[in-house]
Amino acid sequence: MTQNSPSPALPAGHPPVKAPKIGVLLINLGTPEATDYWSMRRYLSEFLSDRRVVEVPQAIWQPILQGIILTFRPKKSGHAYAGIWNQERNESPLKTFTRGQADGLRAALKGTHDDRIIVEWGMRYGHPSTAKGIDSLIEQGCERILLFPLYPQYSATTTATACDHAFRHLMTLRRQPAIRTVPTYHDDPAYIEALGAGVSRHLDSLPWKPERIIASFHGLPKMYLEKGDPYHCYCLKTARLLREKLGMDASMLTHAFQSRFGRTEWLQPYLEPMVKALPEQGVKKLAILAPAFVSDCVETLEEVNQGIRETFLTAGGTDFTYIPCLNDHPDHIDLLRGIVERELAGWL
Ligand SMILES: C=CC1=C(C)c2cc3[nH]c(cc4nc(cc5[nH]c(cc1n2)c(C)c5CCC(=O)O)C(CCC(=O)O)=C4C)c(C)c3C=C
Ligand SMILES: [Fe+2]
Ligand SMILES: [Fe+2]
Repeated sequence: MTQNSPSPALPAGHPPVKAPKIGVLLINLGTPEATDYWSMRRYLSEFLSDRRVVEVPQAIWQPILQGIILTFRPKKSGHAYAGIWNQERNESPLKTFTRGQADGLRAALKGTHDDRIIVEWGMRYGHPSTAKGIDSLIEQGCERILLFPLYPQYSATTTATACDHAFRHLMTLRRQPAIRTVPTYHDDPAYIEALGAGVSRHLDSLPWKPERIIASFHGLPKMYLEKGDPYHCYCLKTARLLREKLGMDASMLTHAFQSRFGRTEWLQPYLEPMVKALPEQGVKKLAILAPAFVSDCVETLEEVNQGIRETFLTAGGTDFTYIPCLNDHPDHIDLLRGIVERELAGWL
C-alpha cells in the first residue's frame, strides 16, 4: 500500500496508511528570532532554564535568572547578535547554516536513496522547534527517525538535552516512531578529515602563515567534567587528531575553551588570557578555529572573529584569522551523509 492509495482492505474511518519512510532530524541549539530585548529575553530564558545547562537548583536559580541576568544580558547579547545578523534573511547565521545543512543533506541522500529518507531540522530552544520537525517527519510517513544533534563532542548540556527534548515530545504520541540517536563523532576520521581540509584550505588562501593555531572549544563549568561529562576528553581528542592530521605538534596547534558564563571555574585553559599573552611570547600571527561548532554563530563570529581578534591585535599581534566552521561546505554535507548512512545501517 502506498501513500494516498485508498485500500479496499481498510475499514471506513481507518486512518490512511502511508509508505514507510525513514526520517532524519538535524537538531541544533537554537537562536533568538530577533535582537530586541524581548526576543533575546525569551530565548535566553528558555536556554538558561534548562537544567542540563545550568545545574543550580531552580528555587535558587530562577530568581537570579529572571531578576538579574535577564534584566541585563538580553541587551548585551542582542548587541552581539546584531553585529553578525544575516540581514538578507533577517535571521541569525546559526539558523541559515542549519537550514543549509538540511537542504544539502536532503539533496545528497536523494541521489542514492530516492525519496526513502526525509530530512528535517529543528532547534532545542526556539524555532523551528524539535517537536515540529518530528511531527513533519511523521506526517510524511516516517516510521523510523534518526535524531542527529549537531554537536561533534557529546555533552549532557547539548547532545543529551537535545535528545531529552525530542523524547519529551515523543511521550505525547500514541503512535511513536522507532528512534535512533547519533553518537558522539569527535574522533570520526571523516570529521577530522573535514576539519583538516577546512584548516588547510583557509590557510592556503592567506598571504601569511600563522605562528600558532588554536582550536577553541565552547567551555563548560569544570564541575560538569568532575561529575562525569565526557565533553572535555572528547575536545582534547579532537584537537590531538586534528594535530596529527595536519602534521603539527602541540606548540603549533593548541586548544582552549571560550564562552565562559558566570563566576564559577570553567574548563581551562581560557581562550582570552591565552590570546592576550601570545604577542609577548613572540606569537604575532594567529589563526583560530572552533571545532565544537558545526555552524558559525554568535560565539564564533562575534566572540572570536570580532572580540578575540581585537584582544590579540590590541595586545601586539599583527595578523589574525578566523577559520570558518564546516557550515554548508560540501565536505560537511558529505560528512553528514556518511554519518547518517552508517547510523541507519539495518534500516536501509
Ligand atoms: C551555563 C551556560 C552555558 C553552557 C553550559 C553552554 C554550553 C554549550 N553551548 C554550546 C553551543 C552554543 N552556545 C551558544 C550560545 C550561548 N551559550 C550560552 C551559555 C552556555 N552554553 C549562552 C548564554 C549563549 C547565548 C549567547 C550569549 O548570550 O552569550 C551558541 C550560539 C547560538 C547562536 O544563536 O548563535 C551555541 C552554538 C556548546 C557546544 C556547549 C557545550 C558543549
Ligand atoms: Fe553555549
Ligand atoms: Fe578529560
